[in-house]
Amino acid sequence: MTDISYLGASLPDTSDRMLFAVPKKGRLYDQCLGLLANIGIEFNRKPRHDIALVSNLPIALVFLPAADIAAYVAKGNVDLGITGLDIIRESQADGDVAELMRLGFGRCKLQVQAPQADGSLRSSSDLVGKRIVTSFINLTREHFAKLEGVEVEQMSTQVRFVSGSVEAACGLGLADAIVDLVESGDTMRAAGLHAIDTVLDTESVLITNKHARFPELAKTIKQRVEGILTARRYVLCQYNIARDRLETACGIAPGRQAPTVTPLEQDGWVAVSVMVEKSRLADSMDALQEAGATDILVLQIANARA
Ligand SMILES: Nc1ncnc2c1ncn2[C@@H]1O[C@H](COP(=O)(O)OP(=O)(O)OP(=O)(O)O)[C@@H](O)[C@H]1O
Ligand SMILES: O=P(O)(O)OC[C@H]1O[C@H](OP(=O)(O)OP(=O)(O)O)[C@H](O)[C@@H]1O
Repeated sequence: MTDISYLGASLPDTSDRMLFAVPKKGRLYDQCLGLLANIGIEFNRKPRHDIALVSNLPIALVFLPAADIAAYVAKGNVDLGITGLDIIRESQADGDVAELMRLGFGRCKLQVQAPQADGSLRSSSDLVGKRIVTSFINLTREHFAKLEGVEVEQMSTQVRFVSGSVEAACGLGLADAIVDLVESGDTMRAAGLHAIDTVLDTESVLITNKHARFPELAKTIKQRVEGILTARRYVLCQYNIARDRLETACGIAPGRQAPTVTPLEQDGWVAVSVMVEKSRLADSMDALQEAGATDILVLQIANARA
């Protein structure tokens, strides 16, 4: 039986519920809450409570620091969770955790950053034997041990942990370089640092324990999330075209499975409805117009299932 009594004095009974861990604050918080709303998870979280019962599914949400979620899932204390790939790798939880799906938000890079002013530091190899400061101590050690071609215990590069404001470490004389998360690069530029290597490309991930309870419910959640991610990736494109040009048009925008084609009242013409990836939309519309399509309309998709 999972002991979650540390989460609140008057805990609700969660024994018949799947425990789903989500970040309680930070970079992933807003996107996670948006996703939960989009997949129809309804809950009422009381102030200062880190556990909330979902009213329309047998789920209890557990709000935890993103950095701890992979470990909780790995140990089976919670069944399902959302956290960063960087945290999963750093927690060395890969063996016990199954990645259900990448979620496409919280995208950033774990990078080796060195002072711009020090022209001698141009790659990770230039840092062998030097001092590195990071919050990602395991990933950093693995990175430099691999580079040195030795086991972590034998490597000469010194890796020291700090829990935050990692970018300050070089300026304060604690480190020759750092390893930290970078998205826009603004934080590192402001600290006079620049990227010399990337350790990991990361994004948020839906994870489950490999032996988790409620596998059917986890599958339902996964399907719902897939629907939302598909809807975010695609738009619905509708156009009219002469039937003898239909083949060319379908070649331009073949859709996920196949376009839906409906005859128009006008002889020899059809209406086509097709899902198009947003990233290719402008090019597809240009090409469809060139191929003779008219009345090309683009509609947002709120949700999608296979
Ligand atoms: N700049 C960023 N851009 C995109 N995603 C990020 C960024 N920084 C962090 N993340 C992602 O969000 C996760 C949580 O980071 P965040 O800084 O929000 O942690 P936190 O739980 O608020 O902890 P703390 O505030 O103590 O650092 C990271 O592990 C990473 O996956
Ligand atoms: O490349 P950027 O867009 O500037 O983002 C990078 C910053 O974001 C993260 O920290 P965050 O702001 O979440 O705060 P933290 O330092 O408290 O973890 C990370 O640790 C960097 O400091």
